[in-house]
Amino acid sequence: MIEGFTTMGDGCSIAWEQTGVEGPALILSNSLGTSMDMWKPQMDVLYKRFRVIRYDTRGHGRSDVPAGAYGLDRLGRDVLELASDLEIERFAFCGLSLGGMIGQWLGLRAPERVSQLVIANSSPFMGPPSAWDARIKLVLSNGMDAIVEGTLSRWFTQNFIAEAKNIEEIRNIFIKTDPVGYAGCCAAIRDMDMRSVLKLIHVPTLIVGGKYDPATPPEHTYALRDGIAGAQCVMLEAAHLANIEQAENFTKVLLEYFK
Ligand SMILES: O=C(O)CCC(=O)CC(=O)O
Repeated sequence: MIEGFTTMGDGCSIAWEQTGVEGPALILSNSLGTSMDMWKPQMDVLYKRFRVIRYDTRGHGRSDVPAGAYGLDRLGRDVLELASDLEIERFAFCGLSLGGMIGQWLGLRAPERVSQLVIANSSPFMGPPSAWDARIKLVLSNGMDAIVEGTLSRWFTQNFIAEAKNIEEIRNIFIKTDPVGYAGCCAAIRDMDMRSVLKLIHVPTLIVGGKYDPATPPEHTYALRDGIAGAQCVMLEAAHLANIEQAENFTKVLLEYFK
């Protein structure tokens, strides 16, 4: 495993880790309020098949936290600049929720760089903008603690919360996220609307949804499936963080798709 930081064109430092240097490149992109650590359940399997690069989206983990609103365009360019810095011309990409929105941007804006896309628990539009403004205001004034319980109840089903051993670890990742970085990414989601341009994505794509996901519910999954020509779709028995709640099945789905 090697890890490092890459400075983006605007000066923002992005933290990354590369595991399993043989094989085709696969970039993993985290959801809002998590970090590259969210992919832990997949790593043991994926690194045997791929050169896996996971990174902390700006504002998260060990990446820099620029002040102000971020945009999907900047978040997408972070992936391209990171890949170029690691001398990766073409890569497979898997992103969950916000990561999946970045995946949509890559499919639209940089199809020549992306061999296959997996868009998990995501959405082409997560309105209304006023809800994001309220969330930004709350987190900037009261911190991550103010929203952690509500967030966990969207991320996982009650059964999973009652039984899982890694809830505290995940809660800690969320609590440690800088509210400024969280708010910056909330603004990127607030301002994103890919509904009318999904049809312009021609990269081979798999959409993964969570049957019990209240954040990006099945109808959002189906909107992505129906909007992206030829997209395949799998629905898992999970809430929002399906790669954690249904870790084994999620990994299996990835391996099957990337075969
Ligand atoms: O998880 C994301 O990347 C964005 C969607 C979201 O806000 C999930 C949540 O409800 O916390």
